[in-house]
Amino acid sequence: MKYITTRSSTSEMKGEAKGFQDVLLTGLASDGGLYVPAELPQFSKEDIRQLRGLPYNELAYTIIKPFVGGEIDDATLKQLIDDSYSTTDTFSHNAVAPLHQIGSNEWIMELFHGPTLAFKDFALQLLGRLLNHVLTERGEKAIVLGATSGDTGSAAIEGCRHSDALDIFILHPYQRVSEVQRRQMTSVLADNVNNIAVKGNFDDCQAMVKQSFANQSFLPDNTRLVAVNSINWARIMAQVVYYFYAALLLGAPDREIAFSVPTGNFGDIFAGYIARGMGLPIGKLVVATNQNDILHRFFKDNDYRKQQLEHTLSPSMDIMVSSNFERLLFDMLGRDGNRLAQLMETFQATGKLQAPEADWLEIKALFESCRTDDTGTCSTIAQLHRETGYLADPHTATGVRALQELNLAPRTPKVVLATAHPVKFPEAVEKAGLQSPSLPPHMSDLLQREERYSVLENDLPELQAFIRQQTRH
Ligand SMILES: Cc1ncc(COP(=O)(O)O)c(C=O)c1O
Ligand SMILES: N[C@@H](CCOP(=O)(O)O)C(=O)O
Repeated sequence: MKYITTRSSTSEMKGEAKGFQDVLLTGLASDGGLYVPAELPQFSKEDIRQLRGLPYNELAYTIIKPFVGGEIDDATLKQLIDDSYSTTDTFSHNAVAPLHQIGSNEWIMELFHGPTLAFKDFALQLLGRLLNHVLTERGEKAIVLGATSGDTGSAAIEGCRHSDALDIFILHPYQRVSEVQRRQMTSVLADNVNNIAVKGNFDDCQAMVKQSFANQSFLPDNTRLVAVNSINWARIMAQVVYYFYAALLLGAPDREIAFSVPTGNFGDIFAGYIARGMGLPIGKLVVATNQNDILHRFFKDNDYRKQQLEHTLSPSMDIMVSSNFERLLFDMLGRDGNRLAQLMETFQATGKLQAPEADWLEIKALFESCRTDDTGTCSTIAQLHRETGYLADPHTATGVRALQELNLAPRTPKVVLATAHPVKFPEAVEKAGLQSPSLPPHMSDLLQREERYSVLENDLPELQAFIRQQTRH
């Protein structure tokens, strides 16, 4: 398995191609692009049929193995995957990603039974273990750097906190994540964990992370910088698995399935797009956004234009510019890195981007989109609860709302990805007129735990000086 970057031209790709470990142990490619597989592993209908009935960990091993391309021996990879999706130590539900029926042909896939109660655990439990394994084998250490709008941060810390090979720095927007989200990060007092509240928004945090990958001269010599955001391909790879898991339960490969995905950085839904590219019969992918609707505007009107960030009741999706959208654009432009680089330069300079009409129409055939504001989010939480007794978190509610508003084929099973547990967002639940559930036993004292974090200005040199000072390596 070889990986290429979204910004290199076809002829350069061959020289630039990297293996799994190189891609795992980095963030952005040196040309500023993102890594993607040169070719996707393919699963025929018969291959997919053979996957029916597999427990989550075994399915994960089958799907993930080809992406690793033999760069980790099979037994070790299997063990790392088994540990990541263990139902005794890691996930609290025996099915790992259970389906819950909410309508005659509508389902919710609960992705919040991991240690930090959001879908991020699916990728970050594995990523932490992969990093620890590969670095330990090489006798290397690394600095992990990530930006979070609330959920990636705690999941990354949880995945990396026990690794001696890693020092982790997580940037979150100051006072813009929920109290539960903040405390899940800041109450981890391990020596290798550094939380930074940046006086800015998530996009400011993400921009500083990307600038740090693009120019690493601030780091001490021979220091490796690794991404835990979904710019790291291994994040996407791990998230592909649950699309297979849900689809198999609902009749794949003999039936098409549609997925409605609460979307911010476009990583989760991009994993669905990859699953489809591997042969999974996905009929539609629904991009569900909150008021930060740049992606909805793209799929509706080919109008991808930066607008002022709005703070919403679904704060994890308060994102202006979605990192993984570049990966989709790359495919949309026929995997022509030069064309993509030009388009991204235009976007950088003008804050807007328009895809060539024919390419846009083609990609639009697969995606639908829907924007939900805070009022719609709350009324959806309330309505779903009234009609089915199910309590959805505000992000999940945007996915449910999208299914209600769009006219998808009635006979196609539709799955909404429940990306977080409602206990993380009491404000939205209460505004919907409902009572927030209590914290699960392993977090019951969260609101009393000691916290540790630093508040920094939105200033790259200040951040980089802080990282240099705090790193243990
Ligand atoms: C709870 C929740 N839902 C949805 C999203 C959006 O997912 P993505 O950024 O992969 O589009 C996020 C953040 O990424 C999240 O934390
Ligand atoms: N919603 C995310 C934002 C970061 O997205 P990522 O998937 O690229 O890590 C968060 O909760 O931090």
